[in-house]
Amino acid sequence: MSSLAEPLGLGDLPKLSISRLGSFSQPSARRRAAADDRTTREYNSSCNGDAPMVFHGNSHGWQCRQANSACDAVELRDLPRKVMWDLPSFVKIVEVGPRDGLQNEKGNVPTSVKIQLIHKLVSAGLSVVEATSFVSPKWVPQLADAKEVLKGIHQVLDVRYPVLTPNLRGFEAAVAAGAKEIAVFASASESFSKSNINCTIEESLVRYRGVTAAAKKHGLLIRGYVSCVIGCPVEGAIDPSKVAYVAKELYDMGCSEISLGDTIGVGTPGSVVDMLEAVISSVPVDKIAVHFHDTYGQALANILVSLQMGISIVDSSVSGLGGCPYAKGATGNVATEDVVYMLHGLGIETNVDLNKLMEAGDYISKHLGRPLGSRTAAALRKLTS
Ligand SMILES: CC(C)(COP(=O)([O-])OP(=O)([O-])OC[C@H]1O[C@@H](n2cnc3c(N)ncnc32)[C@H](O)[C@@H]1OP(=O)([O-])[O-])[C@@H](O)C(=O)NCCC(=O)NCCSC(=O)C[C@@](C)(O)CC(=O)[O-]
Repeated sequence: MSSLAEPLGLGDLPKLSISRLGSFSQPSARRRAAADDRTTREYNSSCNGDAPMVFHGNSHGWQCRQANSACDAVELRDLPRKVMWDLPSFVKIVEVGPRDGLQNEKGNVPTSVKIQLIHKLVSAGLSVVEATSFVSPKWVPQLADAKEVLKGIHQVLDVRYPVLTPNLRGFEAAVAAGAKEIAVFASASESFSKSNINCTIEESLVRYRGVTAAAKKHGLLIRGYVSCVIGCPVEGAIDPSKVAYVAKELYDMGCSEISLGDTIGVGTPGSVVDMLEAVISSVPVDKIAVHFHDTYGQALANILVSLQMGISIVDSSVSGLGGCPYAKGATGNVATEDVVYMLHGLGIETNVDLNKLMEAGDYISKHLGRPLGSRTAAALRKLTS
């Protein structure tokens, strides 16, 4: 076996049980019908056996339940290609721990610890580390030291350090502190927009048009967030068309990357596929990032299905830090260590050194006085202790 911090390759895995390729957990009726249609087509084109066969599958895998062994073997041999063929070869990870993670901490995290954490994340190979937010300290006191954090970082060439700016006031403060990239954050849920930034979705878009125009004038890169892309703590399920609308508005005003946030972590691959399908019809797929909180343990599955849909930018948070102060019960983002472990196991490059990343996770977890929030890091540390 390779070094402990390297995931097992596909060849090392126990023989894949085809039944593990269960259908999406809650596919829409339309998607289920499409899958059935595909199943029928595969049955007709790939099986000529005399025995009656019943096929079961979805758009990424299928099996012949009553197949004779020859037919079964063909399906098995083709399986990795069918499941893996459209994955990207490189995924850009956007590390959001120092912002999304630390904005929710109850205790005070010293500015020097935040700066050290950012340095450690960059030395692990992360090329985008969201540093902080220039928001109202009355709303998010945890990030009241935004200026000191941004000024304190030794910025490395070719590394991006986006900061959140909710309005022109935040934008100006960010620029004064040396920001080269900002992020605006809208919501697909009216209720969440009001509780998070105290205005309606439309009001936020008007405000962000002003911020993005100013950013373009300064030659700054702009990231755009849409939150509550699957569900909202107040409104429940969110219609994918609402997400697509806000995403397109942000794209049209100049955001070069649109991050789709499952703020309360309720998505499953079934609902994520429907949401992404809607957004991809309005925004180029290479401009879309996914941002999953892991409240229901679905984040890695959601990332995998997003990759299969053509996404190659993934947000995550070292040691799974975080939550949102305005989304009660939401847990942290998916842990960066777990994302890196999965991606490397799929043969996807990230340029991230998992050992160094785990050191950053150890550092912040020790500081916060809590166990590692990454399953990968916890498992590997146990093996080596
Ligand atoms: C948008 C506002 C400012 C509106 O807040 P407001 O109260 O409606 O605005 P206001 O203009 O009346 O200002 C209130 C006070 O804040 C000050 N103020 C106003 N703006 C700033 C600023 N930029 N920097 C510093 N101070 C500011 C302003 O000067 C005033 O101070 P006072 O006169 O009372 O002393 C507020 O609601 C806010 O800051 N909200 C941010 C909340 C936040 O950061 N939430 C977490 C973000 S996470 C997220 O959105 C989801 C995401 C991105 O992670 C993706 C996902 O997970 O799905």
